[in-house]
Amino acid sequence: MRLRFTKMHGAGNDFVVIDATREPFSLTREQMRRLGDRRFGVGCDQILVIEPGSDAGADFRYRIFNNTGDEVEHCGNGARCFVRFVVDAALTDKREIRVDTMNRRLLLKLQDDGRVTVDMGAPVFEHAALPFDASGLKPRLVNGFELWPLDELQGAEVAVLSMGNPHAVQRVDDVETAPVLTQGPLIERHARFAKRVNAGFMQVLARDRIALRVYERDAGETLACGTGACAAVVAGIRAGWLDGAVEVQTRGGLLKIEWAGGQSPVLMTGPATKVFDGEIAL
Ligand SMILES: N[C@H](CCC[C@H](N)C(=O)O)C(=O)O
Repeated sequence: MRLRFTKMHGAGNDFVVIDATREPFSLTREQMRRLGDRRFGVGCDQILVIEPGSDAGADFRYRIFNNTGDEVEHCGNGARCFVRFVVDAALTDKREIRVDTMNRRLLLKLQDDGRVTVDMGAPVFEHAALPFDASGLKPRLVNGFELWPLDELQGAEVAVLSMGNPHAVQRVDDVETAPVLTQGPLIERHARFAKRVNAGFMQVLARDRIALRVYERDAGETLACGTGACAAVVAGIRAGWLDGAVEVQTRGGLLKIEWAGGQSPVLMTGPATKVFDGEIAL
């Protein structure tokens, strides 16, 4: 089959975007793996599929597949690229768009400067939401917030929370020397995370600035992770290390994350860039 797609990135986290608003999405897992392969296909971290909204409350539905073909719950950088795509493709004349993901309804706003602000919804700390098996573990409380020692990870302690997708975030002294590529996969596949997990490594630079690297579930280390940035800032605020508005320095660019605590939504603002349109035989 011939597939038309648009290649995009949000702070270097890159995507193949497919418009399935006119005909249903029908790629097989194998076709998605090939599409996502950086040598045998187009190459991307995630595949984003745009579908019509399922009810009057949502303008669109947007599905996210890691480049392994696994469908996942949320993608923050992808949400910004989704807005850029539907506006540029004239699929909507709105600039404030409601979109459904697998388990959240998001409100997205295209700013006049071209950046996109996403209401990412509230963080969820219940372990069942990740899921995370904490049995037999004793957390260390920092500012009343639980940090969990992960057994054999040389004393690494992680904050665990969901932004719709699961995250395990730890504070490190220096992201450049942090064991992202060695410890990241061990956390990603740790037995205590039955659905695996995105592993974040956060360096606190100031109360309003962090550096972040994320070893993503399935995709490995990406240049930026939007939900990972949200999870890291929420954990840093709960631990008392950060204030309510934080600039997140990722290897692919800057994201701004704001959270007022409690059940309030996490707001993420950042870039969304189209690289090229293409067509591929799959
Ligand atoms: N790898 C993630 C999905 C993509 C998240 C990331 N690209 C973002 O911007 O939030 C997961 O399996 O939960």
